[in-house]
Amino acid sequence: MTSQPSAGRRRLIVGNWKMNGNRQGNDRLLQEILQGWNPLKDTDTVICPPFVYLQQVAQALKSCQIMWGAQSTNAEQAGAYTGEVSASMLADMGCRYVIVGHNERRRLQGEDNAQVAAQYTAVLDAGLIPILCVGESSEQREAGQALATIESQLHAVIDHAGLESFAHAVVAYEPIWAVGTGKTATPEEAEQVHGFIRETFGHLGQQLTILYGGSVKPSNAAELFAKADIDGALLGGASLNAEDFIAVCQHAESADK
Ligand SMILES: O=C(CO)COP(=O)(O)O
Repeated sequence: MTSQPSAGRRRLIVGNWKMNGNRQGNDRLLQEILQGWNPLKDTDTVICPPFVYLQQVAQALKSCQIMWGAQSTNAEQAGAYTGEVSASMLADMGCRYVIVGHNERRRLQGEDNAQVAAQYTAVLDAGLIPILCVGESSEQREAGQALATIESQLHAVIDHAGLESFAHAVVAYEPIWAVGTGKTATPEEAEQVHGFIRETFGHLGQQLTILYGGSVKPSNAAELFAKADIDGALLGGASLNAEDFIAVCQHAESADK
């Protein structure tokens, strides 16, 4: 049964391929997704491959409703930044979404709140939609610091870009302890944080799309998406398998809110 999305919000599923894939494998995965695809009415879908495969993915998805995005960007527009890609370059390629502040970049590339805020602004300035990732570590959760951590990650961006900028942005809650571990936050744990994030945005909160990420798969998607404040998912592993990706997208579409 399809119900109306909460507060008129569309649902959104974003597949983050991370540093996976090769030309032949991508072709196969994209073909399988397109062959098994059923058009969705209330759910938007995005695939974020590594930079080098953006063109390949863009070409494959040209005449279908799945959009594509990037996994990161540099905050600068152009210049002597070897190995980096700017948001204006992504816009030039026809990109729509850019993930910023993913916990793997915060932890492994040392990106701090200030850099994430600058990237977020660069994405908006390029006319693209940032997907801002926030989330706590297991140590922070155990110390009762989960919400405080998320609040400071959000405020770093709100203070830099302004609350109203979130009318054109997506927030993704990814508890670090649930990413790639097979351990999912319970729907209740996730919903509590999503509700907190929504409240942080005051009058904008009800319009904001908030995704959950961390070991989402077909077997747990329906119960997560049934929660009023969970508008969809940021998928890692499940986006690398056509059957799983399609199934999670279908769960979002038919979520009973
Ligand atoms: O990090 C994630 C998506 O950005 C989640 O990854 P997994 O779904 O593999 O846990």
